[in-house]
Amino acid sequence: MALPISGSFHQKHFGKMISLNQYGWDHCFQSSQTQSDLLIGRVTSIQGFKYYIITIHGEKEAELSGKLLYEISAEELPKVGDWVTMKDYETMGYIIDVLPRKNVLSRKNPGSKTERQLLATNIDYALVVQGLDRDFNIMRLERYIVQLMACSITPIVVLNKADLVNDWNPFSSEISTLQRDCKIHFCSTYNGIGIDELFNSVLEPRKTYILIGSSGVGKSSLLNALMNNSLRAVSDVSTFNNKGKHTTTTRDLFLLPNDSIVIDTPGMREFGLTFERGHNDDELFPAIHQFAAQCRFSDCKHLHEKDCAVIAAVERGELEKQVYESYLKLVKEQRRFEMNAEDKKRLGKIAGKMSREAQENRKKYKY
Ligand SMILES: Nc1nc2c(ncn2[C@@H]2O[C@H](COP(=O)(O)OP(=O)(O)OP(=O)(O)O)[C@@H](O)[C@H]2O)c(=O)[nH]1
Ligand SMILES: [Zn+2]
Repeated sequence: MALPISGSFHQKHFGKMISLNQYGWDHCFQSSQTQSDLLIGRVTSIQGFKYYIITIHGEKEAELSGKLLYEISAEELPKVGDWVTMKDYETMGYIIDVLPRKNVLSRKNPGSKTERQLLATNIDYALVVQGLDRDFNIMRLERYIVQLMACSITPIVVLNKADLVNDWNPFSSEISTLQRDCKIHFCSTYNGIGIDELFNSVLEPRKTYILIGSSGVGKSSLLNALMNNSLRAVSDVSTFNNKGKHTTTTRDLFLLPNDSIVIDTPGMREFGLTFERGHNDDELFPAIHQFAAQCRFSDCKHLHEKDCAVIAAVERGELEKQVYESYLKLVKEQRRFEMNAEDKKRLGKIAGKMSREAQENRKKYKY
């Protein structure tokens, strides 16, 4: 596991004022700043009830204020990447509010049909990591890309373990069939190929990146390689928080030496799609979109409608069957999530109405 900010910060910046810009603060969050006695900071780590927040005065430990604890939903609670306001007392800080989010990265909560799980917030780019060993899987890659785009996050494909194959071209060709306009970057943390380029030419300062991918693809190795020498200098505190206590970190936000901000996530076995509004299918599936305009019906689902230009393109061999099938599968999955969530809401409303009526009747008839 690489070093969380909670460890590196105190070593590097003790006593100095920290610039929040360095941690991705930008004017779009500014308008929501209200009381001047509150401290603004970004959540770098959450461990149980404790929140670690980077502020201009350094890293603070905080808990939720009563208002947050009792009045807001699980999704609204602070997540790694959130900007929050807090009151800072000598022994402990209290988070007062979560500032409006630029975006959230969600996935379907594994084990639930209707719930989203928010992984992190306020993210510019995602480094979608796959290993060039048996892990490489084009369908899984597309699933990540679709969900990221639906969450308004720009995907960058990172193909790690490039030392294991001699010819990278087949991987690039396969990805190009998805016709997605996203960067592909080959690297190896094993022999260092592509790491400097990733660090110097791909990762921009003050932008927030999230590392995602299955377990074992090399996310932690990659983060370690990017943290480079500064990590080694303070590695002895890597698993200890600022009070020297051992912590088990599950998800964290890191500042790289080039001032890019990286959020690490544990390897994900499932990355189920949710239904995020604001994007239509066409935007999320450009390979389908280029033919869809010629379909006979403007609301064509490209399943078995008459004169469907998408199906015709598959038959002519102009659209890869695999890309078409992946599209159908992913759209179906998103719709299923949406329908289940709406059903649940409807049932919840009916149950609420029934219980209100029962209460009124009890009052009225005094039973
Ligand atoms: N050959 C090769 N092996 C690598 C490379 N990068 C990482 N590995 C190996 O892959 C294994 C998994 O690496 P990790 O960095 O722990 O993977 P991870 O994605 O962080 O895994 P989780 O923490 O489970 O999410 C380790 O044994 C690494 O040594 C690489 O570029 N080439
Ligand atoms: Zn069609």
